Amino acid sequence: MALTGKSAVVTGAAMGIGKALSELLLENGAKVALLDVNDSAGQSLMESLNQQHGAGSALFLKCDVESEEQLKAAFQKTVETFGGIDILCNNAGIMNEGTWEKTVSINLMGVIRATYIALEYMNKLNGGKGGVIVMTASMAGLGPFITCPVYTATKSGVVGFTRAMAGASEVSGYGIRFNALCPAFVQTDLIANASANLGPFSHLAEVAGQIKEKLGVISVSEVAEGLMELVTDETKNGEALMILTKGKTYMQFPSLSK
Ligand SMILES: NC(=O)C1=CN([C@@H]2O[C@H](COP(=O)(O)OP(=O)(O)OC[C@H]3O[C@@H](n4cnc5c(N)ncnc54)[C@H](O)[C@@H]3O)[C@@H](O)[C@H]2O)C=CC1
Ligand SMILES: CCCCCC(=O)/C=C/[C@H]1[C@H](O)CC(=O)[C@@H]1CCCCCCC(=O)O
Repeated sequence: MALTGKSAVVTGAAMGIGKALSELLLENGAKVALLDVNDSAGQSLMESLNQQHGAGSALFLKCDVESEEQLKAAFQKTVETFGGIDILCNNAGIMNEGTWEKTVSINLMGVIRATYIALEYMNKLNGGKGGVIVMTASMAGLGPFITCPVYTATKSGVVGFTRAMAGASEVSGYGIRFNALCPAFVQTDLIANASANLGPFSHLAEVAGQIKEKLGVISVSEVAEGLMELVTDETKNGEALMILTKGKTYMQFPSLSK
């Protein structure tokens, strides 16, 4: 799938991994709607991206993935501006074991909310053109990150939702591929503040640091390269791509349906 002329929506786009995903999509010719709760970072990113890639190539929309109403308005504005949606990156996420309900609401419910709204525009059965939806899950979605049980639960849920939606789409004829990025630790603001957010597991902060030391820390651009592979390779559907310092691996899962 070539990206020239395609339209993408990225949630949590103002900083960190979402910013890198948005930059690489634009470099490859897509137009990008940047959805984020952070108004000032989102506005300034849009201005700088439009200077680099041409006026109107990036559109910032203030949007909280916890709000169905804000998501609906943002998707509608994207379609009005860019003429449709071909790619959705469900990237917004937090790690906070203290405010665990919010972690579930953003990381798992936010992904489901945005996906179902995107289907209204992308699903070929509704008159859409199809496309691809990629979630930023985590390696925590493949095996337990023992210092962050709720974060682990949300990311495991995202991997399961992605794989089940991929099968449902294939069997139903939605024309949409669903894949998940599963990076280990990535150098962003999120990991800098991590040990303050362990809630009832704050006594395990040192263990979290040890796991991080063992796995190493990758760059946001390595995650963005994984996204490009999952978006452009039309054979990829229902994949969970693990990204570590030592490279990328497609996960193998037991098959329940074939
Ligand atoms: N940093 C890491 O080590 C890893 C991060 N991830 C996942 O990558 C994703 C992005 O994380 P980072 O870039 O590290 O975080 P970050 O904190 O650097 O950026 C997250 C962005 O999401 C936005 N955001 C937060 N809540 C939101 C909401 N309710 N609605 C809309 N936007 C919201 C923030 O304003 C921010 O711009 C998350 O889903 C995270 O779980 C996965 C594996 C590793
Ligand atoms: C084994 C599982 C790897 C999980 C990678 C992952 O998803 C990382 C997530 C970060 C997240 O998005 C926000 C965070 O706070 C997580 C990192 C936690 C790092 C703790 C490091 C503590 C320390 O440096 O001392």
